[in-house]
Amino acid sequence: MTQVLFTQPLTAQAFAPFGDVLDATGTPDKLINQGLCGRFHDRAALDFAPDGRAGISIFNAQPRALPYALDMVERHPDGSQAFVPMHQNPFLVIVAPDHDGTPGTPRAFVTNGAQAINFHRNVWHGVLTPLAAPGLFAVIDRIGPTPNLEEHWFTTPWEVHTA
Ligand SMILES: NC(=O)N[C@@H](O)C(=O)O
Ligand code: NI
Repeated sequence: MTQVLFTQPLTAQAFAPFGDVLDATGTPDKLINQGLCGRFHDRAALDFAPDGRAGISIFNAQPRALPYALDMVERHPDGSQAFVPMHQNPFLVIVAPDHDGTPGTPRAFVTNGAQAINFHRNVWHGVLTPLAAPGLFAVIDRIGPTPNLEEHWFTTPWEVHTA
């Protein structure tokens, strides 16, 4: 028995309750480098808690395919987590609202190939899920003394389909 979810295109508005969408659309906040570079300045709410620090890691993840079996979401109580693709392939982003410590109905987004994301602290999300190779991402998240990981395994997995 599974439950079905359908993907939707990632937009900053739809993702706002869960985190930030980073992209170079619209007018840059600043033109720098003699006008040759647009800076889309300070576009994510980074948060590494009092006992942590920012870290940049490189993830090399196996690509998945749709329909995708979503059996778990996780969250990081002590910090935010950003996924910055090192390629231009769309990737799958899954989030879910929290209901008293348990995730509600997940939402599945597909990026447009030119977007990065930043999950806010303690937001339920699927693990990094590329949809094509190479699954290379820079990940900016908290480095600290605590595990900073809570997982929730669904008793009935979700099946994520292209809309
Ligand atoms: N565990 C880890 O470093 N990554 C996960 O948090 C993830 O969201 O992919
Ligand atoms: Ni995570």
